[in-house]
Amino acid sequence: MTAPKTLYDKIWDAHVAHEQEDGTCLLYIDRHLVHEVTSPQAFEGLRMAGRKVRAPEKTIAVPDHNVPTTLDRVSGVIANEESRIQVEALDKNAKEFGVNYYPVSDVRQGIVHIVGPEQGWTLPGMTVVCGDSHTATHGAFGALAHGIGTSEVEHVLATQTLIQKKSKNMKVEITGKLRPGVTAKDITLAVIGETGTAGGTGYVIEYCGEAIRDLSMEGRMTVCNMAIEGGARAGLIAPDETTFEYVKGRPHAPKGAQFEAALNWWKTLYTDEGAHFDKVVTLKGEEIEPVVTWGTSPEDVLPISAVVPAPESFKGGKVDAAKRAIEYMGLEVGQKLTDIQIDTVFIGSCTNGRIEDLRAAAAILKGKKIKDGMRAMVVPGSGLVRAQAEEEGIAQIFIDAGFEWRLAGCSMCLAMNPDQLSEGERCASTSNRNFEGRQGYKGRTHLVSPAMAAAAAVTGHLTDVRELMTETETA
Ligand SMILES: CC(C)[C@H](C(=O)O)[C@@H](O)C(=O)O
Ligand code: SF4
Repeated sequence: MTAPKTLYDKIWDAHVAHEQEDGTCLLYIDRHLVHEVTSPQAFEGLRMAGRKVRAPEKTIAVPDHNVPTTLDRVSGVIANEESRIQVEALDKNAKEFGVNYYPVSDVRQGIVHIVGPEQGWTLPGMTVVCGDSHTATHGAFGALAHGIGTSEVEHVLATQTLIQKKSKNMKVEITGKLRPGVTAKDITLAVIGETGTAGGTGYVIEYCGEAIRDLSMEGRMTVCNMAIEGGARAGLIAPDETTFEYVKGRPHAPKGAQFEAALNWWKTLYTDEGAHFDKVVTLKGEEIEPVVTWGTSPEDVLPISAVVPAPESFKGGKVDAAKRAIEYMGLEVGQKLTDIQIDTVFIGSCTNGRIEDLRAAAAILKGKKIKDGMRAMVVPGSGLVRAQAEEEGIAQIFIDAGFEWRLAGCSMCLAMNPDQLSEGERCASTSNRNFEGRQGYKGRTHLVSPAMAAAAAVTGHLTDVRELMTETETA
């Protein structure tokens, strides 16, 4: 009898084309996603060497990081010269090398990690890579998905393989049920609060437990998206009926008999009873509260009911980091998190730019107005998410509340395009990184769920979303 395997072991074993004695492997890659920031040199490398893209039909390119999100967008309004050059280079490279491409003029354009699943490129059991750390998102399908560097992008383009060593197995279990007002974003932030940003280093995480099973595909993508912020190589969730249901009928998913054949394999993609995990972390779903980050690292997470912590409450080297974070964020020790005033709200990104995220925020905003002087924007994760939200009347709820309704892109998740914080501005953001200057020079970021972002937009300060929910919603 073969030894019990984890889900990660199974996908890994199915893709190893060659293994060296030291454990270095050549891994076959099923899907290669490409965006404008990390691909120009890679394509240039191929061109110089006179090489082709090995599997253009498995390569999917879309501009997202640098594109402006205002309605007047044309390459001329791209913020800086470097950004414009990157988007134009992707246009040219995608055409020249014949890869699948969604230019800004295509309604399917959007953030690469939203477009891949939406179009059915991401499927269970696959290996998925992209020159982008948040490739972990695709792990929600039970795919082994992770970021790669620019030189690796060139390698994958040329050979459809990647040189890799296997990571260790880690299990993150969320038991029981979530309470009302608590979302996938709160789970994933709470996990990083528990493990720290280095807790997953050297591991691939499998998320499991009742609270994970209960999540929709979109919620699962939010959870896996931030695996990388916890230091892990990748995060994944075993596929189940929720997954198969989501995948079925997507433009690039298998059809008919091929779908049935694929389904037979997908159903074997779970961790065997008794398989070994090198590290296990367990959280109780009922104990997770709506959370926010107070500092400049995704691990600086606290329940919304907490206060700004004293630096001395941290251990070792983290005392100085906490002091610096409190100073950078302009906070006072002991200040209630709900007393922190917000001037900007950003709803979007590959963490929380999908239709369910927009619905969750709109449910809070319906019939309300954002606080006077607040700058609030919604940036749908793809043109299709935008169209769907317009059809459902959600876009109108945002507009009536006072939000700007934008076109798809990474936008204010990172300051690579015109959507940026000014010095000292403070943003409640549904994105995944709160590093110094991440959303603009000297801008300040508090990471939250879409519902919590909407609540802050209404009240003007960090707010427990449950206070804005009706009694039936919190029952
Ligand atoms: C620009 C890109 C390489 C980067 C990443 O790898 O994650 C970006 O997407 C980010 O979120 O910081
Ligand atoms: S939305 Fe943000 S985190 Fe996601 S790929 Fe774009 S920049 Fe990176």
